[in-house]
Amino acid sequence: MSESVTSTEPKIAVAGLIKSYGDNEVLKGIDVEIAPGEVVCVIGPSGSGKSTFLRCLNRLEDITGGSVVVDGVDLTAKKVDIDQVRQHIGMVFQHFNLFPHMTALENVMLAPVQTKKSTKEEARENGIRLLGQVGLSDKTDARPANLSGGQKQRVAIARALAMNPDVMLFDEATSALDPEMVGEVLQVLRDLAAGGMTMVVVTHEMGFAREVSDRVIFMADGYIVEEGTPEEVFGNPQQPRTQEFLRKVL
Ligand SMILES: Nc1ncnc2c1ncn2[C@@H]1O[C@H](COP(=O)(O)OP(=O)(O)OP(=O)(O)O)[C@@H](O)[C@H]1O
Repeated sequence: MSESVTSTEPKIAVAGLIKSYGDNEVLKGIDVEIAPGEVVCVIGPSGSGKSTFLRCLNRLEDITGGSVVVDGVDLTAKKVDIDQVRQHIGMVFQHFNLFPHMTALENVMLAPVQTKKSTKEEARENGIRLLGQVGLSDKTDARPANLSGGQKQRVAIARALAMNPDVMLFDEATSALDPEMVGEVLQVLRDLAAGGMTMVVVTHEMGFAREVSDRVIFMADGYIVEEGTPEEVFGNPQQPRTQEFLRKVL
């Protein structure tokens, strides 16, 4: 569990968030505040809106109603420079989407160089450091085809970290991995959490959510049904929907 939940100003403040696809209201009014350094795991049944919620946090989805404020910037405001905001919010998906023709290091260097955040030399130095941080010092020159799923996902995490984000969003980052590779990726997330990164993690890994979260959010049918510490949500769930879900997955 992270130990750096100190400031009272929320890093992320979500109020009355609604997201619809046509007539299908997928998020039906989400209110949540996330503190700097807080690690929040979002759990819930398939189709409950977890990924959609996460994607609204960096406006990969247009927001139908309500507001999402990150570091005091309202992402729904007309004049917001969303590319600028996204530079502070790293996202890691289930599928890694690495460029196949580039080495691991080149994949990690790309965004900082393209956005002129770093010179090529700075990006290279930082990329080597980050690949070391995720345990891939010996794979800097490997292309994705020569990496395992877990290694590819760790490159994807290093790539997100290369923009020096202060929030990281993980959307089922281990769901596409063979079971023996899940642990190595979760360890990278554990290390980030321990380092004080603000993290929102959509996951089906209940053991991980229980161990690493400051707070667990249980979503169903587009609502936050229940939230609390891992001890509260896993140890003593109050809502029948939560109890039913946990009975099935634990
Ligand atoms: N681009 C889209 N267009 C239309 N409907 C969508 C779109 N993305 C998601 N949905 C719908 O929104 C609902 C919530 O999907 P979402 O992926 O957020 O759920 P989830 O809780 O993350 O599920 P899972 O655990 O299976 O990934 C689903 O009914 C889905 O069909």
